[in-house]
Amino acid sequence: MSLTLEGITLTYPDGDGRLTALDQVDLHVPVGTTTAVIGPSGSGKSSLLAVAATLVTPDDGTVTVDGTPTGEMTRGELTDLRRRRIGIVFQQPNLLPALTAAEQLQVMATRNRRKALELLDAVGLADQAGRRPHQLSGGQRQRVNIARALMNEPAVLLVDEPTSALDHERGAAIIDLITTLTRAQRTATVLVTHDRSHLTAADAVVTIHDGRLRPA
Ligand SMILES: Nc1ncnc2c1ncn2[C@@H]1O[C@H](COP(=O)(O)OP(=O)(O)OP(=O)(O)O)[C@@H](O)[C@H]1O
Repeated sequence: MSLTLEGITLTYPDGDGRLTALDQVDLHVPVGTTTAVIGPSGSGKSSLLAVAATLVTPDDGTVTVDGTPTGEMTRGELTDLRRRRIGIVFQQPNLLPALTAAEQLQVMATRNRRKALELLDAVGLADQAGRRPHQLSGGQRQRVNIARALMNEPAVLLVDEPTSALDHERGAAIIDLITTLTRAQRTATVLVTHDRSHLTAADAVVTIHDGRLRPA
């Protein structure tokens, strides 16, 4: 259950020309490991996650999820792959205000309460399952967000700046949680972060500048 990007180039229209957001990017994330990606604003981090999530088709290169190359897949097959094999954690938790923590997880394709409670336990919220978002702290909401992304037992977990709304201590706890769950759930995790102090928790660190990836 690994993630491999090979020779990924992505350009966007830019006036009369094209802007190269990703330039021949190669990245291999083995099962059960977390790769942190660090880079300045505009360097291509969000583009990298969007391509890895198969939400954006690159101009060139191959994304392989769980051993399956995605380049030849139809839109329907890609939607199915995303739903079943890819978990995404955005910066802001985007929880539905009316639902309890357990119900946020059960909204996922698997309407499985036992699994939801297991995952809430894994993120340290076993006793908060009946609470709605406004009854949770910012850190607790992000934990629900992470648990929700794991509901379908994804092969790949893509995490975009998960600590941007949290103080340092809560941010560090969230990063530890992500790397622990990555090992336990055997996902291949890509973690985009601005905070260099988080990098010690990752198994590998790469930097991105102007769309080019380098080992840190
Ligand atoms: N939809 C788009 N159309 C045109 N250009 C885009 C588009 N999305 C991103 N870009 C450009 O591609 C480059 C990479 O952007 P990207 O959002 O991937 O960087 P980032 O590292 O995630 O930045 P940030 O940390 O600010 O979110 C930037 O120059 C950006 O302006």
